[in-house]
Amino acid sequence: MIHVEGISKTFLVPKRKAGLGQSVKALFRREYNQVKALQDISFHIQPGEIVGYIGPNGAGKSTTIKVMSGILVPDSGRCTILGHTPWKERTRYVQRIGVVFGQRSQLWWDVPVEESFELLREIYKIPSHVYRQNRDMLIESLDLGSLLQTPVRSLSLGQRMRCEIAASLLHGPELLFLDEPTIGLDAVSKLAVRRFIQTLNREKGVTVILTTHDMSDIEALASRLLLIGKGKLLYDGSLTDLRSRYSLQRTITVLFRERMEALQVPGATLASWSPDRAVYTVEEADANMSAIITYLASRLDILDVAVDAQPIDDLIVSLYKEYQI
Ligand SMILES: Nc1ncnc2c1ncn2[C@@H]1O[C@H](COP(=O)(O)OP(=O)(O)OP(=O)(O)O)[C@@H](O)[C@H]1O
Repeated sequence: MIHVEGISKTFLVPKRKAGLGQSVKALFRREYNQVKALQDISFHIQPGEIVGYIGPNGAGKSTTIKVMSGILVPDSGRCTILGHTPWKERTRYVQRIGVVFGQRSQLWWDVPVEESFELLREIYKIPSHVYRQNRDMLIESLDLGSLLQTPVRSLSLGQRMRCEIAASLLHGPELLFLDEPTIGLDAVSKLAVRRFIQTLNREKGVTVILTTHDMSDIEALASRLLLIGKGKLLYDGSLTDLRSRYSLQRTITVLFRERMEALQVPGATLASWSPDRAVYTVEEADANMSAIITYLASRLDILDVAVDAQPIDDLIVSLYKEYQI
């Protein structure tokens, strides 16, 4: 569905020097810094995938999304999406994609949500029956009923984001680009947005490319990760592979009826002990967890036990460290 081959993009940013004299000089002879936003990026994405596109600030994520959605033209490289070159066949191409930039709105600020939707219907020339069907489905699944008459400027961030997502899907695209769709949302709104994306992917088969700094978005949604750093693609693989690469450590927390002396367990390291709670760490990925738990259960009167893998944020920090980005 998506073939990106050797895409590069460099921005020229005017150098600014201090002082009036330098500013006047700059009017006649501009000097530029080169920012290599994308350097030889290649990847392929199959229909029905949800791919998380991650990387630190300034890595090149939004630039890639802009190239893939046809807003920016790269300096070199090829990009074929749904059989189109995004920046060459924009009019036909945009009928087949949806784009949400979490930090920018595609809705009309002073106009009620419903009228924004109508304007989009005109722009995309959506046939009436398709529009009605998609609109009704989106209003129901994103719970927009009570927001339709409200001007966009009066919506909360979470309400606006739900409307933005609906707006990007009114024409029924096969491919959805989401650039930081959960930025600034509270826990309830985040969960609602994530659940909707999952359903859309599962039930309608919509392919989703998602950029985010919230690793729990990635954990909840993406089976595949693309990592970009300083404009270069550094990792393309599954979250499971990433876990097996870095997440060797697991933590076992046990609550039990009082026992004063600490219990050592073969295969695990005792990290902390109190008369009714112990924390063990297990280093090896292939450690025999059931043997460890059985050992604990045979010697302690257990009330509760929890096994936790390393948090995903720690994994990503390890990944950024490895690639020095
Ligand atoms: N229009 C532009 N003009 C000049 N430089 C730009 C422009 N757009 C992006 N850049 C530069 O290109 C680089 C990549 O920017 P981009 O917005 O793609 O990063 P990002 O990974 O989306 O970052 P963030 O996570 O902070 O949103 C940055 O150094 C940025 O300053």
